[in-house]
Amino acid sequence: MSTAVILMNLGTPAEPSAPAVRKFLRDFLSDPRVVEIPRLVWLPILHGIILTLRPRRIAPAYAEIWNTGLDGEPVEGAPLLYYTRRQAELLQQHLSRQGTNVRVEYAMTYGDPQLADVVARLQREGFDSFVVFPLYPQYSATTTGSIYDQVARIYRSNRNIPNISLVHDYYRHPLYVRALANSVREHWAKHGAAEKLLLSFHGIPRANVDKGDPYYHQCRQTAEGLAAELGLNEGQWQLCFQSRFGKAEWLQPYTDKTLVEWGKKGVASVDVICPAFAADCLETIEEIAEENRAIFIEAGGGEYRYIPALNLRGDHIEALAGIVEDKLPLQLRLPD
Ligand SMILES: C=CC1=C(C)c2cc3[nH]c(cc4nc(cc5[nH]c(cc1n2)c(C)c5CCC(=O)O)C(CCC(=O)O)=C4C)c(C)c3C=C
Ligand SMILES: [Fe+2]
Ligand SMILES: [Fe+2]
Repeated sequence: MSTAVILMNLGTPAEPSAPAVRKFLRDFLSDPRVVEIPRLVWLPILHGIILTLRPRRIAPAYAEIWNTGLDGEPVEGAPLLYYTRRQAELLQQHLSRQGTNVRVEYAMTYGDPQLADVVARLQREGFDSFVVFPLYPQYSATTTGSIYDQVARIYRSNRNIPNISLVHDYYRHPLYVRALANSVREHWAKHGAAEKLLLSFHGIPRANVDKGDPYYHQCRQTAEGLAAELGLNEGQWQLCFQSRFGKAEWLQPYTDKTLVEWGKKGVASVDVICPAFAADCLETIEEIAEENRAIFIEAGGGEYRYIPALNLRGDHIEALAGIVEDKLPLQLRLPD
């Protein structure tokens, strides 16, 4: 049996132009897993308003992060794609070094490279067993669920269905929580610990959770696990949700509103970490490290420091390797 691991993340526009952003948003926001509003109501709004206005507004934000990660760090093209590709390369090296005979590749839910194309290419090369690994520590139907849909489509279009296993979530995996904790401790060692640690997760509509999406519960578990690992007491940290989209209520408390409240109260310093993002991207570099910094300071807050995503950290790659190992066919697993 030849096994390949496919790391997956959301996807990003092919270039920082309005037409490329429009194409990306069209694919992404047409997915009924992402926006659950009935198609008859949603598609006219999407094609009439959102795909007309949003690409022009968002393309300049993409242009700012293109070829540039956090603090001007050079990356090739879109940070999300760059980090995912490098994560796959580093995970390949890590697994090969420890003698685990697998190929590591990557794919994106929206845009290129597409999961179906990567699987078809690997099947032509003789791979017959796959571990699909969504880089979303917390399961949500809006993210991980879409990847499961794509795997189901691969099943439907194949006579000789490959052996595919999927990572469902890893929100409380000890190696993941430890890597987060290490990144916070290293940040504290460099800059000192701020008065508050804000744990900002990407939001989803509140109604999704009311209908049974376990995302909120898993975010809480990650946040509590990290706070416990860091020895923080209740007043020292706060769980929040960012990137609200549209008019409906999303998970609360909202990150931006919390920062305004803290600014008004005169909080002297805040560290912000985004544990739901395996890689820095538009939502962390532009929204959290820049926009929300301005929001906090304008409201009267003091120092604001963003703690980078786990990106290419060695302990992150080790965590990914540990999570993959549990999904490998038995004959490929290392003895305990
Ligand atoms: C419209 C609803 C959205 C839901 C639900 C949603 C869930 C969700 N998203 C991520 C991670 C990422 N989101 C990214 C970009 C992004 N997300 C939305 C909307 C929803 N996300 C939009 C419209 C966009 C595009 C940017 C914009 O127009 O504001 C990204 C990629 C960023 C990049 O660098 O390209 C990621 C990653 C999670 C984890 C999540 C639910 C748990
Ligand atoms: Fe999103
Ligand atoms: Fe955003």
